[in-house]
Amino acid sequence: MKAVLNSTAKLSAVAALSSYRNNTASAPASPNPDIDVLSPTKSLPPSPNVLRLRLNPISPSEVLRKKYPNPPPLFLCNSPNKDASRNNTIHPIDFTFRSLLPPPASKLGVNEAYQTADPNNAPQRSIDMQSSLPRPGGSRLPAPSSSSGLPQPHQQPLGDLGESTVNSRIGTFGASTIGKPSALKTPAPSRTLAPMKRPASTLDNNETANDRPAQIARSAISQTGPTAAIKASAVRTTGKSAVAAKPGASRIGGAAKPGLARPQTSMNLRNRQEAVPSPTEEMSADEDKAGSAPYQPKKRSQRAGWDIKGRLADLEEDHREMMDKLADTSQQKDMSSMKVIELETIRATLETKNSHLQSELSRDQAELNKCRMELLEEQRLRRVEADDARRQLLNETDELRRKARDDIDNLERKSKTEVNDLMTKHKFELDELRMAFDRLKMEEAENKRRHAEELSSLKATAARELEDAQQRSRNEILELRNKNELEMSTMKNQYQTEIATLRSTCETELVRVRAELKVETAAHNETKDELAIAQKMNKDMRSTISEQSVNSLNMESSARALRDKICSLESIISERDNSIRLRDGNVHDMRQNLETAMAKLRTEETLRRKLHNQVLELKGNIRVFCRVRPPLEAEAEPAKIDFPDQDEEAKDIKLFSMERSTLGVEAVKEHPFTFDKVFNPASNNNIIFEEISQLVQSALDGYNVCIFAYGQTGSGKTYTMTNKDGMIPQAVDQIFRTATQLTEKGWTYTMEGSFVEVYNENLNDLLGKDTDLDKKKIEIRHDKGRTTLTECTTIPLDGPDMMEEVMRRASNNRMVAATKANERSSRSHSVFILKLAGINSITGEKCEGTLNLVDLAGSERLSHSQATGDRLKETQNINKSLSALGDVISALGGGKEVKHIPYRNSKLTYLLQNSLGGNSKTLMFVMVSPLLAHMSETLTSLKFAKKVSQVNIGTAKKVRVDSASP
Ligand SMILES: Nc1ncnc2c1ncn2[C@@H]1O[C@H](COP(=O)(O)OP(=O)(O)OP(=O)(O)O)[C@@H](O)[C@H]1O
Repeated sequence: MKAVLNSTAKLSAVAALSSYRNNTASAPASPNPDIDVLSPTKSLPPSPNVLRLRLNPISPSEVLRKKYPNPPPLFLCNSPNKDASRNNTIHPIDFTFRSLLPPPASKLGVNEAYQTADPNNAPQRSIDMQSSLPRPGGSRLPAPSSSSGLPQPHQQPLGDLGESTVNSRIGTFGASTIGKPSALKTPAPSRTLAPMKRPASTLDNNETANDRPAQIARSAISQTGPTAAIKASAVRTTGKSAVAAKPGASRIGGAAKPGLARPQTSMNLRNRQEAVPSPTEEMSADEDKAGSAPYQPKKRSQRAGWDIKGRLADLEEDHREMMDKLADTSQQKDMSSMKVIELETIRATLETKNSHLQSELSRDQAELNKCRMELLEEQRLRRVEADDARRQLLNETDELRRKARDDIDNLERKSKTEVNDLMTKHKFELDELRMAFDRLKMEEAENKRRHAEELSSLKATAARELEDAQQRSRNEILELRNKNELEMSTMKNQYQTEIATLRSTCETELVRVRAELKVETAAHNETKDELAIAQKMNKDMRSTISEQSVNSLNMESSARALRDKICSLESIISERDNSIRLRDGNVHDMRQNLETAMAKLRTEETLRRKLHNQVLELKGNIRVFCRVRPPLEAEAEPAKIDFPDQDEEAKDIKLFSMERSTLGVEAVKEHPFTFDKVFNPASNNNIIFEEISQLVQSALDGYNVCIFAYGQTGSGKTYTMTNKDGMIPQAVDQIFRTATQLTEKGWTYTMEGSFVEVYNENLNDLLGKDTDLDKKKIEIRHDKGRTTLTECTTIPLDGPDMMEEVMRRASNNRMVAATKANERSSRSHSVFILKLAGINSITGEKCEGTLNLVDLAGSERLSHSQATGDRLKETQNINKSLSALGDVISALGGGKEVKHIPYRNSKLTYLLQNSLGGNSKTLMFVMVSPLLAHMSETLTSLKFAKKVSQVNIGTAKKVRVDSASP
């Protein structure tokens, strides 16, 4: 903006101000037509400290022409029409003065001059607002001293003051230094620089003398402008002396650093400032050019008092010089005004920018708030989502866990079925093969026998036939010969008789015939013919005989044929022999197949062991079964016990007790528990053994197995463990059965059993002599995973019958012990230890397992006050060993972090050291009495069992056998 006010206008403004101060109720009439005194607008509430003036424009063309041969386009920052501004049209300017306090006299200064740059107002006049220095002669000419009110750029460095100073200057030009410049300040500087920007006059009066750095800063501001003030502030901040603020450094266009001289907050603003040519720099150049040295009147020789003319001439000369100087000053002032206007333009631009920035800032803040709200909403949604997801995850985890459990059970069932099927199949196949083999053997023998028989019968038949044929032919020949001979003899005889007869007849007749010989000679001749015929007949007979001979020959040939037949039969027999040999080969192949099948069976047995172990591992190496015994006939009120899932998994049990609240109200309380298996009172020992048979099998497979029965006295521990169909007899029975079956697969097992009692932390041999009870000191030794007991009877078990002997001996000894201490069986732990060692003669595998079946002492807690003497000792020892057992199990569940397992805390845990923990499979029966009277003890037992079931013992390992080469 380039606005130059003529002196009249300024006077009018001053008059308006004073008038306004006197009468704030209404806008005073303007004393000058160029100035409109405006009433406070609606938006600005009436205030004695707010005055709005409208200064009519005055063309600065002359001034501009002087200063700028090519004047830049002028803008009025508050022009309503920017296009008009661009056309060099100057519009009225509104000034708003926020403070109407009169300027201090020192600031108004003597000779506060308001000069117009308007050449139309020439001759230029200086306006003495309030006072002027007395000059020699009493005239009130402006004093040519350094204290003159003439603008002294060096004392008010524009560039360094920034726009606030520009406002002050406008005040100087327009309405004196009326009011504080704060209202006209450019956009607020940064907070750190705010104190530096504050003019000295606005500083608090109540600052103490101790605020030395603040004072230094203030003085720096008043003396040198903000640059020094910044430095002074820096001094204040660092506690250094204000001496560091060198006034010289704050000169206009001097060493003042733009960064410090222009305390802008926005980068844009700074850039804008840098883009606009720095007016202060121009100013500095102008000032340098103008030579702003203060006016000094020429030194002349003192004129005599009477030399009025001379003095007048001096005065006029002085006056001229001063006027010249004044003209220069005025010129400088015009230039300064132009700079001021430029600065005002910049300020207005910056203000606009600032307002834009403010609005942007508020928009951004609103957006930020919106974002924040959105963020909060998003966070809330995310939280809700996360909660949902967590819930879903938990549900899924539960579902998965349930599924995994189901899968494990299914797998277990499946593998059990598979194993059984496999076993059955293999057994069946084996039986079939064996039967096939036997059949083949029998067939082979039968064939051989049949062939031999056939052969012999054929031979005999052939021989017989041959003999018969020969005989027949011989007989025939003989017959024929005899017949022939007979016929021949008969015929001979006949012929001889006939001949004799004939001869006699002939002789008689010879005589007669001789007579008749002649007659008869003829007849004789006839007879001769007849003889010839007979001879012929004889000949025929002979031919018949020869025919018979031929027949005989034929017979011989048939005998030969028979012989051939015999030969062919013999060849058939040899063929059959070959086929038998072939079959023998087949039998051999089948035998080999059988061997392969057996080997496969053995491999599958190993696999089955592995699978079996995996299944048990999946079930957990420590498992807890709960068994509720049925109430006995004589027993009173039963407790309410529910078995919610007996038809499905049979894992849950729910007990109901009456509990009295603190208010004395009785209510039924549910106590739900979940175990690996829950057996209701209807389950018998066989059903229960089915569930543990796999564990028993593990002992055969080379694992250490420990089965406990835990519960209060009378809950059914002994019944479960040592009854005739209890776990111990059934386990031993199964072991023998399985061991026998495994012999086919090359396994041979040796078994030996011990039975000990832990009573009052002492071990007693239940298979030893009853007289040694409580006398022998049995020591426990652990060596490379094997436990041995010194001086303890170990019985080799050759068959299940031996077990009866073992059980009988043990129960005898317990009975003897029971006579020593009442109810001792309930107050001691009995441990049956079955050691199994197996070796496979085919594969060379070896394994060693131990099966420990433990009937624990009654778990009921006897009140110490009731127990005394031996009973107290018993109770203490039972409590000690049971709690030691709990400690060992929970330490085992602690994983690798737990370095020490307190096995040695009781004899029981020390005895079972190798059968508890990572190398073993443990099963605990928690036995439950169904009686209401035992409810409290039952709950205690179930809680203990629950803790045990929550323990996760690591994977069991096979007992390492040094010489094993699996
Ligand atoms: N499942 C069952 N079916 C039938 N009767 C049972 C059953 N369980 C236990 N009993 C009977 O309950 C009574 C107590 O059982 P048992 O002696 O086995 O208890 P216990 O817990 O071993 O007691 P203790 O700690 O005194 O040895 C016995 O008479 C037993 O025959």
